[in-house]
Amino acid sequence: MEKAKVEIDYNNEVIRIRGLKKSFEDFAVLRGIDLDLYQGENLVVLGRSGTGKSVLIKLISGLLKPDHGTIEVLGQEVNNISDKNLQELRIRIGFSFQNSALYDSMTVRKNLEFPLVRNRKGISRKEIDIAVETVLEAVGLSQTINQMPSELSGGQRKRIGIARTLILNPEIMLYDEPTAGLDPITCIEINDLINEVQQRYKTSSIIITHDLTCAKSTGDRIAMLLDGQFQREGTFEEVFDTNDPRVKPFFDYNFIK
Ligand SMILES: Nc1ncnc2c1ncn2[C@@H]1O[C@H](COP(=O)(O)OP(=O)(O)OP(=O)(O)O)[C@@H](O)[C@H]1O
Repeated sequence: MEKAKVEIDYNNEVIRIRGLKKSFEDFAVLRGIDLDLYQGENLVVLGRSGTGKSVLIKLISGLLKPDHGTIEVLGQEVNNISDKNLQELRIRIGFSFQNSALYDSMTVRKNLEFPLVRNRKGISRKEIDIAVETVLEAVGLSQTINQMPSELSGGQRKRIGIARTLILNPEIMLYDEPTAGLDPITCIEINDLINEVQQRYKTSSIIITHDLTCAKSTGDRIAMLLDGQFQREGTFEEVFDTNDPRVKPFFDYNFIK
């Protein structure tokens, strides 16, 4: 499906990273990163295995501390706030991880209720039911409400994982390799869903992927992590309009040139 036009507010940075450095022992993974995510934007982060994409997500969510630099998320410096404020900030971020990690012993309904009951004290039964039904409809899986995760396909589990994140109405979505391990048709469905989420929930998202079809169909902007820094950034066409030997094989492999 062609990506519909979205409104991006380039005056409003929901994530603002400056001079970010992170090393493990003597291995410098991130070597001075600047990055902005604008309100309403889908930003794709590309990079080879081990370039530090997951480390970047952990730094943004405050799970790791940087050696140097600042990370502002929704106007707050994640390394300079109380644990309570960090916890509240994290609720405003939706994480979609590679293994959707649904609770196998709970139905789809119970899986979706779980974050609501935990994070929205005092929510009524009726509000929970409406929220579950709305989010299931948004991911196109209303019919699975009473099923167990084991009865779902990989693509459906991925969708329910995304629904479980959306149920808290996050302002930012962080997708870590959303199409990994899925067949090409399901990949297209997940790409379309990422775009639908952007439209419907007005989220700003970082999408970490190796999958250039995913990058091309979801990304309003692409940032490529090379040697610990974002060295190429722009539209898909701009990023890949190069003979740089660190970049070209990425494209050639994905599109069989
Ligand atoms: N807690 C840690 N302790 C030591 N080294 C770490 C730690 N976390 C990550 N690293 C190292 O940092 C580097 C970047 O890891 P990261 O998981 O961010 O890569 P990635 O770009 O997400 O790779 P992939 O695409 O394979 O998931 C790797 O060399 C990894 O071994």
